[in-house]
Amino acid sequence: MKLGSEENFAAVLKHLAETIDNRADAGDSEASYTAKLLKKGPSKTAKKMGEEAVELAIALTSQSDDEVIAETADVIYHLLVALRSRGVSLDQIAEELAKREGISGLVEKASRPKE
Ligand SMILES: N=c1c2ncn([C@@H]3O[C@H](COP(=O)(O)OP(=O)(O)OP(=O)(O)O)[C@@H](O)[C@H]3O)c2ncn1[C@@H]1O[C@H](COP(=O)(O)O)[C@@H](O)[C@H]1O
Repeated sequence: MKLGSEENFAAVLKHLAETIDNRADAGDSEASYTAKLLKKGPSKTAKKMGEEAVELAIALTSQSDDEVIAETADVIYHLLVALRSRGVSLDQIAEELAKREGISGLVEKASRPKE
């Protein structure tokens, strides 16, 4: 069966998260960039995440589609590494997204307590 684009994206994401978990468990920072980064801890992985997000924002405003695609892939990889570093799983993110499904951002914003 040929995977649809959504299933394909989910499968690639899941595989990447598993690779990151395996690299974390193996802990071989000589052979793996992921292991090397994770060894530096959550502050370093968060910093990398922030840098990559800024690079993506720049690409989105002023660079080619190819740059946007490459920077988005960097952000996704570094996001998964940063989440692993914090011990937050993709299942937890999926649960939060599922809770929000069907709730308009405008309705949610209006329901917040007034300051
Ligand atoms: N998707 C990625 C991926 N995207 C980006 N990067 C790396 O992220 C780094 C970010 O670029 P920078 O220029 O900011 O790197 P840098 O300045 O050297 O980084 P620091 O010294 O600040 O850490 C580069 O080294 C990229 O190669 C990735 N490294 C790994 N993966 C995936 O993770 C898998 C495991 O990789 P290893 O852990 O290296 O085996 C790979 O097979 C890929 O599937």
